[in-house]
Amino acid sequence: MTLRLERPVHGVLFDLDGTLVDSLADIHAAVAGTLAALALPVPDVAAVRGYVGDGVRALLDRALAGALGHAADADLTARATALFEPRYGEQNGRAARLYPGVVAGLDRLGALGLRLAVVTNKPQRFSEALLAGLGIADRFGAVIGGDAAARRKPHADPLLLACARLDVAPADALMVGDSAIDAAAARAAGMPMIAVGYGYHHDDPARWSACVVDRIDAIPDLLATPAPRTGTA
Ligand SMILES: O=C(O)COP(=O)(O)O
Ligand SMILES: [Mg+2]
Repeated sequence: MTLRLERPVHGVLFDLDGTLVDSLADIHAAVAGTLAALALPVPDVAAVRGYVGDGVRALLDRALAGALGHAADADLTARATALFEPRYGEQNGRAARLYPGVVAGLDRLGALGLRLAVVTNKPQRFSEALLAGLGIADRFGAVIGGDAAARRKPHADPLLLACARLDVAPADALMVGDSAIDAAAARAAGMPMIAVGYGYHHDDPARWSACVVDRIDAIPDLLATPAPRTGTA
């Protein structure tokens, strides 16, 4: 996999759901509980996997549309949001697990002196609680949730905010994520992107990222390897 770096990397920004943490079972449980409370058909895990990535509002819009066969009105969306929040607060972290290689990868990146952040569309309080519960909150110099910046991914705002908190120039940072939303945000922020081959993306990550890894602990070696020289010596 090729990673063309024009400058040394000083900061690494990680997406959360589908990249560091397999959180789908908890998200599914909260969505299922929400739809059941509304007396609507409950989606299976595969359906909810396709709804994740654009934050809670989009998650519920998609789940309601899936159950109704058409878009929900504002009143139903508001009721679903009010039902979802406490359910996810309770469920968050119960079944969630770090993907293999995450702790080793974060350790090695930290040992290289890189500053690390999480940039996620999951709301701030749920993100902080999840990272704390998994015992990795202290690895990150910044956690930027989906409600922390003016606009969420795919906009550049949360990535730029993370860089400001880490005191790293965006051009010296790198985004790691599992979706085309992360890739678009990285592009908008002017930074390179590494995709993970697992996660909740809906297509082949090679379509939107030039570099795909199977584990987070493969990343330190990519950063240490100088890009191949082109042209004649
Ligand atoms: O909660 C979401 O919608 C997705 O979260 P992510 O940005 O960490 O993938
Ligand atoms: Mg993700």
